[in-house]
Amino acid sequence: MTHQTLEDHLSGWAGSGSLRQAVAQTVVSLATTCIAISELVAAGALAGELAAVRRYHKDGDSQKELDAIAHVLITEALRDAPVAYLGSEEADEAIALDAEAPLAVAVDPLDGSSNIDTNLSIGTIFSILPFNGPNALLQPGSRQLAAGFLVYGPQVALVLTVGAGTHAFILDRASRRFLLIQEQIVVPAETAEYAINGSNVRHWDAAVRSYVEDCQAGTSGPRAKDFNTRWTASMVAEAYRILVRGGVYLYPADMRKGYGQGRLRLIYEANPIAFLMEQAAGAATDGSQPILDIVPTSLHQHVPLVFGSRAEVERVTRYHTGPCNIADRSPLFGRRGLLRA
Ligand SMILES: O=P(O)(O)OC[C@H]1O[C@](O)(COP(=O)(O)O)[C@@H](O)[C@@H]1O
Ligand SMILES: [Mg+2]
Ligand SMILES: [Mg+2]
Repeated sequence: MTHQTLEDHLSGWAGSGSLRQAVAQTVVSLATTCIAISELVAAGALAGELAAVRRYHKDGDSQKELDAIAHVLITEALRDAPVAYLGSEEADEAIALDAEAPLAVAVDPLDGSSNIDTNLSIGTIFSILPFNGPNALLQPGSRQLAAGFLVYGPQVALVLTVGAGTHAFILDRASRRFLLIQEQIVVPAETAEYAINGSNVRHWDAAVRSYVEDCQAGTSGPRAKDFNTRWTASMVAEAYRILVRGGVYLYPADMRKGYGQGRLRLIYEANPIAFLMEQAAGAATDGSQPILDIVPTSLHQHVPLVFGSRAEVERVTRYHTGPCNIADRSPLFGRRGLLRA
């Protein structure tokens, strides 16, 4: 069976439209750069001290050596792409590139940085927006023209949407080409698998606590089914698993200092993942509204994030917004639901 290359896939979509061609060129440029990043990841310690801390961001998050290298590789690659503005997790301010170009790009050059030296999957996330002036990166996620992420795992995978479904590509290492392996991914609407960092339970609000308790109660609780839990501390790996077999990922706001809006960043983490999920029949919310509807106010703003199987995301939303989630609970559990309201 022959697989379509990323370039052929995008050129079929772009046709003769100049904006689409710019998007296609930018996606290919990002994907090609990510091959180089994947090679560094695969080399591990042989490539140097990739997990060494270089500095700390304003919010206290550390920047590792590989975070910085990935940022430089992507920035340099995009200088030759039709990109006017680049926002990156690893740069305090947006970087001005070609002022005449039609696109703005936001990236998380390396996601899951705590796993750099553990031989677990990490990745790169990107979002492409139309450039409409200096505030282009502050457009809501619903304006994205394309979004994607790469996973540097046993396979190097690229998941992409240009607004016509979500598709998966795998790097063929021999030809150095990304080949289409799945078109029009559909995330199962229902799931019995959730991902959350359970060590933070004492910091969560009542809605998140109740949701997780109800999953953990399994067949003897209001959900009447047993749940499985997963947490890799690498959002791209969780997102890929959810695209393959369903599930839900939660990084809620919590009471720790600096976590009042969760941990994930809206513009270059939540928005692209939300676009990919929506295009795959999944969903993404901050607990009360769709991620893609939020109008950003600053480049590095955080947002509570829940994404994955649509019915499960809607259920988590009801725990946050409903007067009580009686519909999801047996009468036995209804009283606790009312207390939560
Ligand atoms: O260490 P925690 O609090 O569980 O957070 C893990 C989460 O943070 C992230 O690592 C944030 O991304 P970065 O690695 O790009 O900072 C996610 O990939 C992951 O899901
Ligand atoms: Mg990240
Ligand atoms: Mg990062």
